[in-house]
Amino acid sequence: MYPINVDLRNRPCLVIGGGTIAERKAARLLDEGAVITVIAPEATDTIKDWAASHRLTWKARAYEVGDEKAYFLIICATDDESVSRAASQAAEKEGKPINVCDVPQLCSFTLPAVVRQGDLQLAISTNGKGPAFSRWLRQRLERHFDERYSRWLEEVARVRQAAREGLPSSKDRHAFWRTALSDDIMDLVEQNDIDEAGRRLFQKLVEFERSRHET
Ligand SMILES: C[C@@]1(CC(=O)O)c2cc3[nH]c(cc4nc(cc5[nH]c(cc(n2)[C@H]1CCC(=O)O)[C@@](C)(CC(=O)O)[C@@H]5CCC(=O)O)C(CC(=O)O)=C4CCC(=O)O)c(CCC(=O)O)c3CC(=O)O
Ligand SMILES: NC(=O)C1=CN([C@@H]2O[C@H](COP(=O)(O)OP(=O)(O)OC[C@H]3O[C@@H](n4cnc5c(N)ncnc54)[C@H](O)[C@@H]3O)[C@@H](O)[C@H]2O)C=CC1
Repeated sequence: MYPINVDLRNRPCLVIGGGTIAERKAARLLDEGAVITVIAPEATDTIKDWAASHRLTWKARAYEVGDEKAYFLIICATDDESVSRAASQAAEKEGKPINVCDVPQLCSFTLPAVVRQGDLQLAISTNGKGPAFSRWLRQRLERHFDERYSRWLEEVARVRQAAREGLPSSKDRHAFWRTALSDDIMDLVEQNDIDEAGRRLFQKLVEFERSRHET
């Protein structure tokens, strides 16, 4: 399985099915800013609310082969296996990525468990072997990678910008970053002293730049 990060903002995505699982998948697509259409004869109250408030479009009918053509990505979550097979076949034929919830053989992509903390994301897969273990890992990692790490990422981004300006050679920037995130700095992050960790990282950059100017 080849993990990628897809930008779904304003991209049309299709959810086939309107039950609780479809609702969960639609919620995740909404978080990503996708433009969502749900096709299903029946829908949960939440999906109906989202449709009423124009957060997504609900077409109250059964899936038909060809529906997938207008969409960038398809998620299928019905209780009818013949629908899953038809949608999977049609999507493959159209070259569209499809996830059929809980039927890995019919998926061209599967969904990882995701830890999200600001711009930091950790995606977990077990290659389909144990999704409950993915869920457990997500909960465990969520406890560790709390907002200390998203704040730290902002510091890293700031120093990275400064490194781009101060170190014109990409070889130098690589050399700097290879040693920049040292244990003493990352220990400070763990201890929630983000400001001091940021100062030390910036200081390291200044020293590195100086050493480059001297050589
Ligand atoms: C292959 C994959 C395809 C896909 O759906 O994308 C798939 C397949 C299947 N899931 C099944 C069941 C369960 N799935 C979960 C939970 C999650 N499942 C997710 C992903 C994936 N599930 C993909 C692989 C991910 C990987 O590689 O690890 C997560 C990570 C993401 C998400 O769904 O958004 C989300 C956790 C999110 C979170 O909490 O963060 C739980 C636990 C629970 O809900 O508490 C159970 C019950 C326990 C159990 O049965 O194991 C079954 C059997 C169905 C049956 O027997 O009826 C199959 C089918 C099969 O394995 O054949
Ligand atoms: N609910 C759960 O926790 C779990 C569910 N599953 C499986 O995931 C699938 C979906 O589960 P739920 O959302 O709970 O099911 P559900 O029974 O709540 O919803 C099924 C949805 O599929 C729609 N549907 C039926 N035929 C359709 C068609 N021809 N075209 C479009 N939509 C159609 C229905 O209108 C309904 O909205 C099922 O196969 C279920 O066995 C698997 C693991 C856990």
